[in-house]
Amino acid sequence: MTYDKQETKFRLGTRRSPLAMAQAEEARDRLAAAHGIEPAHIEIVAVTASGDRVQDRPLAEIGGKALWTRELDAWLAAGDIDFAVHSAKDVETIRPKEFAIAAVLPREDVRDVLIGAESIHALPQGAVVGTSAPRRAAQLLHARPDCKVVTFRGNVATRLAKLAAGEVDATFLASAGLRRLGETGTGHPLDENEWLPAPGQAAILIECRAGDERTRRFLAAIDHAPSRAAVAAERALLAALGGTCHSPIAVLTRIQGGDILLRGALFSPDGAEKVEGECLFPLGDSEGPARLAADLLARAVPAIAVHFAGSA
Ligand SMILES: NCc1[nH]cc(CCC(=O)O)c1CC(=O)O
Repeated sequence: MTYDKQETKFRLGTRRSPLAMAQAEEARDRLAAAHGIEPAHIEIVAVTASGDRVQDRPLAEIGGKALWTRELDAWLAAGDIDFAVHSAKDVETIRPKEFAIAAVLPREDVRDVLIGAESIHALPQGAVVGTSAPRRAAQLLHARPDCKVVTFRGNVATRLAKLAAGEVDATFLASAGLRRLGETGTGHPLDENEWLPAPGQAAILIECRAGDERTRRFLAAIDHAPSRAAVAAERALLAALGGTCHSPIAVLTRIQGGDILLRGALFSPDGAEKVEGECLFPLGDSEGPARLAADLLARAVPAIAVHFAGSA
């Protein structure tokens, strides 16, 4: 052991939503098990993030993914917490240099779940579907141009309540979020080969200060290498594309032995245009995602390319 089991406490920072709390507890329990310490040794410190305060407008309009991490970033930089536990999907591609991704937990089910219909094709003609994710909106309209997309935010429980109240005919949630909240029976999972997930979906990412060797060693014990490789590839693809939370991008990663198969699809926001491609490269080849990005951008029509700064 590289730290004093009895004396040293770690402070874990998280958002306060029920899903974020469930993820924080999972990280804490994995750390306690890996190090043979009491869970109480890791103190959970919860914050209401800016992204949770504004519920009536799409995240892309009010400041993007940074609103999920702003408060925790400040606490981490100031040393008020030792590490922060995030949904990988919610963490900006470009992060402050003083932070490092110290661990990625074993990835959950990457699929989206459709709630309100059995499949995309089973949605009634002209169905009203609630989502604020550009990827879900564009992917839906690509398959079903007759549907109407309306802005839909809030945590998992809020969205389910809005659906139950009849505000929309259907909505999407990540299977991973539902499972982590113990809601396994809700909705219909969509085949991940036909309906691609978001970069980082279903993965939990833990950041600490890059120079904090003690915490880095502590967190390394629960790092899951295949999940880390997949998340790194997806984040690298997004970075090479110059994508933001405005960019309709979907991605699916498979680790096959020593190789990564990375599939990506870019859309125009109205779903009319789509470009898709894949790239197979050895684990550790950091150029693979950039090759796929270049291929996609080379084939993207302007209505797609305009949403990706990497095209410049
Ligand atoms: N943008 C919100 C968000 N961030 C992570 C998840 C779910 C869990 C995950 O994908 O890891 C969700 C909710 C959703 O998309 O249903």
